[in-house]
Amino acid sequence: MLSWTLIALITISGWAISCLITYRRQLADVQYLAGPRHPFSPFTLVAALLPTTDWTAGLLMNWVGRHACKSLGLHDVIALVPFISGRSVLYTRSVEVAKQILGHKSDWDKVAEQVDALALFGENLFSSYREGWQRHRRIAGPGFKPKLYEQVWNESIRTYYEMIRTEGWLARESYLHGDVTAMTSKIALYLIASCGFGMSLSWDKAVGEQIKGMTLGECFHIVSSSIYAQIFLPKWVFRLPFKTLRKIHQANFVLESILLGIIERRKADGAANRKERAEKDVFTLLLDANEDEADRKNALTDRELLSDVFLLLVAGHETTSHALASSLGLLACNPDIQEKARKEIISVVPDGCDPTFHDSERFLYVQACFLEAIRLFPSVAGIPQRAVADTILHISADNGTTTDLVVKRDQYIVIDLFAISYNSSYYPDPDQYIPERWLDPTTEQGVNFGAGPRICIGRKFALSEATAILAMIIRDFTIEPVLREGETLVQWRLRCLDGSVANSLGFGPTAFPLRFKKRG
Ligand code: HEM
Repeated sequence: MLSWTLIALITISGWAISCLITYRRQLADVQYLAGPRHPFSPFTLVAALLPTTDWTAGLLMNWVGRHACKSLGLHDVIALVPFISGRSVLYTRSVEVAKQILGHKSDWDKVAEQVDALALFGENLFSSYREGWQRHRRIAGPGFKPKLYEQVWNESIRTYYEMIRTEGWLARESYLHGDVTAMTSKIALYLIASCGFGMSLSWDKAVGEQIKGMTLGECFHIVSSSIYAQIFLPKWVFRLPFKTLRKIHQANFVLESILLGIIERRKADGAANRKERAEKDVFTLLLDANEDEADRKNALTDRELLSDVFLLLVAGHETTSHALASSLGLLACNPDIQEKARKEIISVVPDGCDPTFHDSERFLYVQACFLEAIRLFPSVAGIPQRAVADTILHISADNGTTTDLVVKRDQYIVIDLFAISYNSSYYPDPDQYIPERWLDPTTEQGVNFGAGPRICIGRKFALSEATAILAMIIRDFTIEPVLREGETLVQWRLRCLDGSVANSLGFGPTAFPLRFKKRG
């Protein structure tokens, strides 16, 4: 009779041999490209739960390795091949490769994990594969027009005044904000709720009603920080009697109730009323386009509308709030750049009046400050894609030669927005905050807002909001970091920005304080 030890030994050997065979096959599939060899694929729960080390991806692998990319391989595509569990993943630091993938006639589509992450309420504009995506974009597209960006600009200025008045910024010489990320999160939520969904807001009130004691802002916070758990764990887990799990379940429920409330109120408004309104928010235009859809079969169902409302709120909030916080942090530790931006603002509106939307095109330097902050801290860390057919990528080696990489169907690749942003071939002195580079028309524009047909629909929304908010703050206040005894500005940046980041639905520095000193 076989002993238990022998059975265990045979089982372990069988498993080890199967891991080895899979590992060798995956290495061959990626043509032995250089790159990390980890026990687990980054697209597994265990990899998301473990910290980032030389052996485990964690959630910050690409951030930690943003400078290492070049030294890892001769090519602008590297391969992470797991030797215990999960699929191999390619990573690229090349804009050219990114464009081949995101381009119009590409053999690539979204990956299931990313689609599931934002499909809490079903398919939507972001969380849809190529086939289902077009109708969402056709119906949401008309909402994003120059009229909207003007509304975003005006609302941003109104929100700014509400904020400084309610919080008493002007009542003292300098106002200390304990957590700038909380402030920008509130600004972004107010802007998307107001311009996206026509909710009239005041700074001292929560966005939308409270249900079961939770506000929309709190629901977003819980949903965003639990997103990886929600991707990888089955739904029933969140019904188990554990406080944290129940809270996530409740946040989803409350979020759904709030969003349904928005839709029902707007539908009750009636199409005629909606069409007469002078100021149209994104959602009004989306409902109009849905009702005008020639082929009713293609119109969005109520469930799909709910999912698109959720998506627009999340996408409009998570990205811009992080980018605004990074911009303010970087401006605080670069007083010369702040001064240059202030001079531009004064030259555009010398009489101290509030800048109008028509002035916005002249705030090139302020806008560059924002774009450079997104380069250093991309709000979206990467764009994962899956090959839907066997295909070829033209990749380059460091010595300038190009070669064809044969990619098999189902292979994952991540367009690594950190590696691209810190790629010194595109951006010399990549660690430095140099807004001037965005004034040079030859600067690589990058893909921080995506590219191709699925490029970010909210890019101009974000730019309008950020330019208005930054212009107002820089005009009225000097932004200063709260330094520790003997700390330099460079050390402050390393401690509060580069050294303290989080990656959930959006990426960026975590809570940090800033001082806003009233200008004379
Ligand atoms: C700093 C601000 C922003 C950044 C960096 C950003 C970045 C991106 C990126 C990289 C994508 C492509 C993702 C992919 O292909 O997987 C994307 C798509 C998208 N973004 Fe943004 N975004 C920003 C602001 C906004 C805002 C303000 C909104 C809404 C008001 C928005 C709505 C969307 C939507 C709906 C999509 C999906 C588009 C589609 O698939 O057709 N984004 N964004």
